[in-house]
This record gives sequence, structure tokens and C-alpha cells, in this order.
Amino acid sequence: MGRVIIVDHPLAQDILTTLRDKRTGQIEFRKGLVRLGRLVGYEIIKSFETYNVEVETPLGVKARGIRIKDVDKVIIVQVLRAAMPMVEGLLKAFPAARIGVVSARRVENTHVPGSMEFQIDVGYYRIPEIHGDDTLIVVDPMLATGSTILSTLNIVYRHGKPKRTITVHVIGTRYAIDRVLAKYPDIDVYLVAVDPELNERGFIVPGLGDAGDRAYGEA
Ligand SMILES: O=P(O)(O)OC[C@H]1O[C@H](OP(=O)(O)OP(=O)(O)O)[C@H](O)[C@@H]1O
Ligand SMILES: O=c1cc[nH]c(=O)[nH]1
Ligand SMILES: [Mg+2]
Repeated sequence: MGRVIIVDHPLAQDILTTLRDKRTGQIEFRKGLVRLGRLVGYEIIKSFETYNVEVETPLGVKARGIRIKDVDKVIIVQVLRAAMPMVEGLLKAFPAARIGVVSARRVENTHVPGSMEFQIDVGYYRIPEIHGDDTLIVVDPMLATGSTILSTLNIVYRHGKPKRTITVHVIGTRYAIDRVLAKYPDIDVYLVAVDPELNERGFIVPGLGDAGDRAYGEA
């Protein structure tokens, strides 16, 4: 059964506050996403199995330690644009991850005001082959209606079924989380916050605005 994990580390919540603040400019905003990616990555690692090892220190003495199991069998898929800085941070926790990209865009001009769904325009994608012992991490900072992540997962799973799937978001809505888990009940959803509402235009409220525009400039 999938789980919903809120990363409530005070540092993550402090960074989120900076991201929400409308006065935060592009450079600081992107830096915040990188830092959150790193923190969420460390949180994800807590759920990996470990095994015991012994090493010899320079003093010629044995010391007991641990290693993280299958940390090198990780595929990270980033949804362009807004996921890029978070993935840079996640790579601190998973430096050996294979990386995939999906270029997905909500088609705003066909959106019916108040509708809880968007048409998603998926352009370029490139996904590594997924094996049965891989952990798949799909990153999209904003989980608003869930339309983008569902379109992304639909494409990603054509490249194989992983042992486990994790999605990573800064902010999600309960509506989108339920929508994702209704379709894929085994997914683990990591978020820094769950916000109460979506507005008429499908923006998360209070949210942080348009994550892609704030990180890279209006497009
Ligand atoms: O859950 P949903 O309702 O599908 O919304 C979430 C998506 O919306 C934004 O993408 P956008 O289309 O603005 O692209 P961008 O990242 O390039 O700005 C955001 O980066 C997510 O990918
Ligand atoms: O609030 C939202 C919703 C979708 N995409 C964003 O970047 N922000
Ligand atoms: Mg955007």
C-alpha cells in the first residue's frame, strides 16, 4: 500500500516559507528548490533497507558500519521545467541515479475554469530502461490537479515496471494525491506540504505561484 509522507523537517518548512514568499526572486527560488531536493532525498533514503558491514580503520581496528541497499538502482525522472533544480538536490542523495526527462505542459488555453483536469501536452521524453529491482523517483514540484504526473507515469511505465515508485513534490493538494493513489495505490508520495485548495485556474492556494516561471522566468 502506498504512503503519503510529509517532510516536516524544520529546515524544509523554512525553505518552503521562502519559496511561498512573493518577494523571493528567481535565483533564491531556484536555490530553495535545490535545497529541498536534497532534504527530501535524505528523507527518502531513510526508507531504504540497510545491511551491516565491517571496515578496517587506519588504526588497524575493525569498525562496524552500514551500507544502503540498492541505492545505486535508482532512476529519477524529472518533469520539465520546474523539476530540474529539485533533481539537482536529489542527486546529492542518489549520485548514481540514472536520469530520465519528460517534457510536459498543462495546456492552459483549453482548460475550462474550475475544472479539476488539464489536457497535458507531452513533447520530448527520454526514459532509461526500468528493471524489476529499480526504485523509480518521479519529480514534479507542484501536484495541483494531478493531470501532469498521471500523464508522466503513463509514459514512464512503458519503459518497465520498477520494484517501487516514489513521487516527489513541494506542494500537493489532497485532491491530486487521492487521484494518483486511486490509479496507482502502491506509490509513495513525498511532499513538503499539502495545501487546501485549487483556484479556478488550477493553481494551488495558497501555493507558491507558477513554479516553472518563478524558477526560470515567465514563459
Ligand atoms: O498537477 P497539475 O495540475 O498537472 O499541475 C502541475 C504541473 O503544472 C506545472 O507545470 P507547467 O505546465 O506550468 O510547466 P512548467 O513547469 O514548464 O512551468 C508544474 O510544474 C507541474 O508540472
Ligand atoms: O499552483 C500551481 C499549479 C500548477 N503549477 C504551478 O506551477 N503552480
Ligand atoms: Mg508553469
